[in-house]
Amino acid sequence: MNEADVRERLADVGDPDLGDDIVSLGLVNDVEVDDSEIRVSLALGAPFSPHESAIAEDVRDALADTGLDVELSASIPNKLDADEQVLPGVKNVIAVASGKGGVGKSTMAVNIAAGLSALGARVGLFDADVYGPNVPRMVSAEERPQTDGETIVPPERFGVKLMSMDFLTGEDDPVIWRGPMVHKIITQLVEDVEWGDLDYLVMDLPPGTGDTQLTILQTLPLTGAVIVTTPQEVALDDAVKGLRMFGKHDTNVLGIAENMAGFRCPDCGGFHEIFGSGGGKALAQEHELPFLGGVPLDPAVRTGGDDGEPVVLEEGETGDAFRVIVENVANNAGVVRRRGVSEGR
Ligand SMILES: Nc1ncnc2c1ncn2[C@@H]1O[C@H](COP(=O)(O)OP(=O)(O)OP(=O)(O)O)[C@@H](O)[C@H]1O
Repeated sequence: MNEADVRERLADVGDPDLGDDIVSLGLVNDVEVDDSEIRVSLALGAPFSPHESAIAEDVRDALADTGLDVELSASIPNKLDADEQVLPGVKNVIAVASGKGGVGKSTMAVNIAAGLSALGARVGLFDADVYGPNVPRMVSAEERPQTDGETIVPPERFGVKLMSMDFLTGEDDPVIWRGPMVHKIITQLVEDVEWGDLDYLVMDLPPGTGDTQLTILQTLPLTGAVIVTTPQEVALDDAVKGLRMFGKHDTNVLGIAENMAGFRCPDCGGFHEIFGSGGGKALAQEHELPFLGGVPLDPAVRTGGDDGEPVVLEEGETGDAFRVIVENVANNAGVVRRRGVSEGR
């Protein structure tokens, strides 16, 4: 068994999204073979995503009958040097955005972060929602991050490192959120917070398409954005504005998630589509974007957001709905990363 034999076998492993085999796509970096072991380094970028886990499993299967141990590693080298990178320890930055307020963007961000962590990933949640910060509510006053003026250690919940703009400005400060101020704080949050090594940093953006969002798009290397909408016409119209903003900045959209998509009545057991149905899916189709899934109206979502744990960590229909979205987000982040490699970006 030599390197060429290994590559020949790996040419039978298909990529579930990109429609070709992993060798042709350039997703096999290094192959080393010695007497006891085969070491393969794969260009996979979305740790713990189901599709990339499946690719790794298929690689193991393809080499299973060689009688040698198989050691896999996965990385996509950054083209920039470490000191040129904005967040060198962070593999993927995922922004969660909505065109208008109140559609459940923060809820989605928290559940995506907790869900990715439950899959096994190292995750941070950065609450940049200056108008309705949610992270401070998840952390008791004593747990607020201490800063010695230089570095800030983020507190943790559900295995997720948490940071909020609010932690820096103080709850009582009537901060005027203008461009330069926002830029300064975002830079500080990125440079001074000890995120450590993260597979995913989920950013809860403020609703809308204003200065803060633009600053973030310009400052941070995003893998992609998740757009949250409810099925109502007005929310969908605003979601389109969000799409346009990301389009202008060449930011990948990982897909559209629909919130408050129907209500399972606990009394009658029926399913009521209070805000209409299918709007998010239709919007995704119209713009040729992935539909990530829909989450119903469920009082457990709100109580989970207030003091309990995110519903994605619980059994049941609504938890399942969030888990589908989490898996689709991770899979689609993987598509963006692997496509980048195979297209030489
Ligand atoms: N699927 C749901 N079922 C029940 N309640 C929900 C659901 N999604 C969100 N909520 C509740 O609706 C309220 C608004 O949600 P959230 O804060 O996530 O919205 P948002 O879009 O981030 O709003 P904003 O950024 O404008 O503050 C919260 O009280 C939240 O708990």
